[in-house]
Amino acid sequence: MPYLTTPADIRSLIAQLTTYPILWLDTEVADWQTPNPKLSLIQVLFNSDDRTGEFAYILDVLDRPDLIQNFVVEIMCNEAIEKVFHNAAYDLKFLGGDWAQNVTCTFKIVRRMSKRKLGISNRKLKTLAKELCHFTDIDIEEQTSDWGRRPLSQKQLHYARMDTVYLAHVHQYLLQLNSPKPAVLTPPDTVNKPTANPSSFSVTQVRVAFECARLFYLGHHFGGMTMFLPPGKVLGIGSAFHDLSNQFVKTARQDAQFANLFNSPVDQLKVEPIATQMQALFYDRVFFPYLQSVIQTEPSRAPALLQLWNGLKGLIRRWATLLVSNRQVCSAEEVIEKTFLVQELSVQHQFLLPNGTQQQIRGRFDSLVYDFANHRLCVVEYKTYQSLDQSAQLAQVALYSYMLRERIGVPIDSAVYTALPDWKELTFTWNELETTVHHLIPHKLQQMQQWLTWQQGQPNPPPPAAQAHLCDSCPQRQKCQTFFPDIPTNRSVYDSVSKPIAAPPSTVIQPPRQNPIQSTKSPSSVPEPAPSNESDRMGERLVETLQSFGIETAYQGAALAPAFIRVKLKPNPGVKVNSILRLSDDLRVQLGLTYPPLIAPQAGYVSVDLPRPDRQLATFDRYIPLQAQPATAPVQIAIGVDLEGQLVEADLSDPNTCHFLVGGTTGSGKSEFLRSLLLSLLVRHSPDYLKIGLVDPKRVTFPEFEQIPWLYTPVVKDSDRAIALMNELVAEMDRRYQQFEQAKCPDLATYNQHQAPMPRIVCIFDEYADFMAEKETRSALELNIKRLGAMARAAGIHLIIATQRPEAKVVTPLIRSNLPGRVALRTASEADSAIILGGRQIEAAYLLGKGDLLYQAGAHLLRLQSLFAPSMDDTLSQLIAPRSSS
Ligand SMILES: Nc1ncnc2c1ncn2[C@@H]1O[C@H](COP(=O)(O)OP(=O)(O)OP(=O)(O)O)[C@@H](O)[C@H]1O
Repeated sequence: MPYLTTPADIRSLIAQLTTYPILWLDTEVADWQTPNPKLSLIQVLFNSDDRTGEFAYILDVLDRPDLIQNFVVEIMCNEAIEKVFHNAAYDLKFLGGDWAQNVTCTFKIVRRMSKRKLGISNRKLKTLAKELCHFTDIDIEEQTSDWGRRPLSQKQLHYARMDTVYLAHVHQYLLQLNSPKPAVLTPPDTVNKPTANPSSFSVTQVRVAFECARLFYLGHHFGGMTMFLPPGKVLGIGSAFHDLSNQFVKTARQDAQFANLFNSPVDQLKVEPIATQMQALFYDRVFFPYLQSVIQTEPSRAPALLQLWNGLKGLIRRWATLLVSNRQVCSAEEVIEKTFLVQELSVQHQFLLPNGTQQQIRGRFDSLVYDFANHRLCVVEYKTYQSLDQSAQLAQVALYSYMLRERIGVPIDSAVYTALPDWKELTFTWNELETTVHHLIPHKLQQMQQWLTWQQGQPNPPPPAAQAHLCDSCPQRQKCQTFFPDIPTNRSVYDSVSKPIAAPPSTVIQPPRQNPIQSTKSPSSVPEPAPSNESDRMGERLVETLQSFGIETAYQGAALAPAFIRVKLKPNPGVKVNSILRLSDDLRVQLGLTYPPLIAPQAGYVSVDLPRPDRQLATFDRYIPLQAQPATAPVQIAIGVDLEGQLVEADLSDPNTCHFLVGGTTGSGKSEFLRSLLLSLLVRHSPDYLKIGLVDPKRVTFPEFEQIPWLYTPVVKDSDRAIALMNELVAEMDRRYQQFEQAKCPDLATYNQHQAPMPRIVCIFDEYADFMAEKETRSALELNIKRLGAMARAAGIHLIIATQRPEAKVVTPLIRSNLPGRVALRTASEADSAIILGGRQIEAAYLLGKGDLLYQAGAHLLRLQSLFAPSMDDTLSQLIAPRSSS
């Protein structure tokens, strides 16, 4: 419901409205009880199917005679446009009087008809809407509102727009009653005679239909709220996020101070300071005055608005990033204009349905921006809350992109920006969206048409929400339960809903249990509970989604890992595994996943890993007890917990896992992984038999370990000391080999059985890339890593090299070939994943972060959840205390 307040926006809308053949109109008047009433608002609707006011525009023309004049000239005097009012004589007093052409008055139409025959109690618009068109929840409170005061409340705006909605429906009803062929036309008495093939659906209706067919049905026939209310919803925000986001763009365009922020040379522009300054400017210019006015009129809304401010700051930071990037190719004066192309653009498209009929969709999206670096347009939707059903949200933005693309012929990405509970952006590229629209939307539109023809008492009603939890937040729950009482409440919600999904990149993830060559299971491992009904529901939904892409599979059960659910699917005979693998991006879009799910062929089935809504921690204490082991015990490091709830460890004496390369982007859980790995060594091996070297250039990964008695040398933080440490390790290796030779032992394990044990040395080298920038450091480190990698295992010296940026120039082939064990946490790109895991294994780019990892054990790739040690300090003090007191 756009509420237009600036002259430019109002004039631009008036120009757009001249292309419509019919408009439903209403006005609100200020000081109407005085001798000098003045026009306050003009409300306009151009889509008669709208039951919620989504397509209604409100033009604020208070004290703007120039704009009223413009409206009169362009619209009221335009004979080509039919203007429908309920009480035209009154509205025309303010809108052109006798100059107005082609005006229809519904009050006059009703006056010609008998009240008894119509079954109405009076001829007021709201009565007609209620008694003829079955609208409920009609607000009459605001009828006597003060329309001269500003700002207007959300309630007032809702009231104003709904009058045009009632008007359009009443008008359509009367037209059909008076039609010469009433039997063919369907009156909007939709409870008993539902409308089939409505002339147009809105994009929002399509989204609602994806979320819940019943809510779509109820909303279409009876009106009322169709937005699921997120739990913990902050009250008092209304459309403020949307309005303020639009206002930001307008202000940035008009106020030269915003453009001035981009005056510095391009290479000196920094996102953070620009974001901060834009936030401050917007706060002063718009947000603070708005807040002040709210505090004066509705103080109870202020806390909610302050919470919203955090979301707005996130949005402004996002815009700062885009503007700084675009500034590479635009001047400071142009960059804002060329980035924010359009606000509030209406689009429509005629879709061809599988049954050969057509269906029109109309909608209006919030903003269109241009990203010069990627040469891409992007449709942006502002939403106050994160959607409870992201796949439906995606269907909505995909539709906008698709319809606009049909109009202008270039690929268009989409983004949804939400303010609460925290700022969040979801972006989708055109490639990800295109298939969604092609495959799913026509099918869904056909279903929507069929659902609307259903009548009470008939079999096959519209199905309930695909995600059962949505019912808890449904705004029409009660009405739904009384209207669809025939459906047992415990029936599978997937019985007849075809919800779309998408699929993963090609991958070779092997069954997790098959290769214990290097991996051993801890006897203390804790099995996860059996898959729940929720897993089965997710599995069934996946099957249905694949079905909507024409891919038939059978659900064969699911396994629960701490972070994800592995759904097992058996492709039907004739269905190629590749056809499922190829749907990775579509599954991401349809299931609303942050990343495409990992899909892999397994022995006898295809596995699809979906993130668990109730993700679990794999806490360190639960899997590894404090238990000292003898000097000769194998030295194992904890890698993570597998699908069967068992701890997978790697034996450092094994040639395949004696040295490790670990990669993971920020937030992947790399630091926690290294810390729990280290702790798994300390809890089992005394400092007499184990020494630890730590390299921590960022000084944030190992602060708790600075004083531990296991340290081979103090924690290393700079490149000179790192080179020195590696030199020392090489020298130690050489020394050990000499000792082995004298003792005639081939390796440390044999040596320790016969001689006073030598400790194993494990060197954990974090942020290795930080040292690779300088050529000399790089050569020195590389050379030593090569020597240690090739020979140190037998000498009981092991390297664990970790990096956030596993780029080819950092992790050179020389290093890779000497570090056989690989762990990839979530990587920043597919290329980074391939560098860590080797070959074409790009899957780590789609992991969930926070310790979700891929462990390459020989030829097998295991997906594990790394251990999390929240009470690291306690564990360390327990380990150290007995030693220091003894
Ligand atoms: N195994 C895990 N289980 C649960 N949460 C985890 C796990 N590992 C990490 N996390 C959480 O993920 C977040 C990022 O973890 P961590 O700091 O280890 O990431 P990182 O890859 O080192 O990134 P950065 O370099 O930004 O610190 C933290 O909030 C951490 O608590």
